[in-house]
Amino acid sequence: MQPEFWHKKWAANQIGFHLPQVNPYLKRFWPALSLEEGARVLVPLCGKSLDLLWLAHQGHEVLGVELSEKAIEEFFSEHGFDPAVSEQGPFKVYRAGSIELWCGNFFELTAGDTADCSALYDRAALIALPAEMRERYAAHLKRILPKESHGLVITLDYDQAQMPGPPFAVLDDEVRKLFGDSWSLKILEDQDVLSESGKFLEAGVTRLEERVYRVTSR
Ligand SMILES: C[S@@+](CC[C@H](N)C(=O)[O-])C[C@H]1O[C@@H](n2cnc3c(N)ncnc32)[C@H](O)[C@@H]1O
Repeated sequence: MQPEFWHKKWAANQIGFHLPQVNPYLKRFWPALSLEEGARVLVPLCGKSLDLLWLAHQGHEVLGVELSEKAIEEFFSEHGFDPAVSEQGPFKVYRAGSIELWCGNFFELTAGDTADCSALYDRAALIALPAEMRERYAAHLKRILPKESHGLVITLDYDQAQMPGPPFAVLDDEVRKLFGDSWSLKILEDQDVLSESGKFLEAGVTRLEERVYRVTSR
């Protein structure tokens, strides 16, 4: 999945992954992470998700990273913000209130950039990437996210032979292989979501589970 793939999706407004409401799992499970007031949350591959706004409303500093400038500009304009724009290394940084969206490639984030993050929210980031990129993604995340960070990672599990991604199937075994060496993982929810997933039903997918992990970096 090269940057061009995503730029084309945004240009054509083919953003079926974008939810018109805050993710229900986020609302349900985030409070139990018991994060400190003001904790900075890293949101990789953030799109223009409403979850960013929700996290800010909970009192967090939010650091979203997104390739698409269109996504970032739409996020701020759709919520009536007039962000200040600056530069940080290869990133163009948009900031309004407690939300910073860094426009650029997640893989270019450094541990210094995320040194004051203590939380992670991954919805449709890991599962947006093909297998070999998921390995790079996990390795990079483990490198840059400070120890004792807490967060949520949401995955999809289905038979990849029945439909090509994205979103890709990321099975529990793979999550444990990718992160289990240095993060603790706990499944908070494992839900059959096939009946409400039109795209998957149309493709002939016969089983679809959404899983929510609580993660802690060690
Ligand atoms: C499936 S979408 C999910 C967006 C968001 N997390 C949500 O829940 O709506 C994946 C997003 O990641 C962005 N993206 C893909 N590769 C990226 C990369 N290497 N660095 C930063 N953003 C990336 C894409 O432009 C796209 O907006």
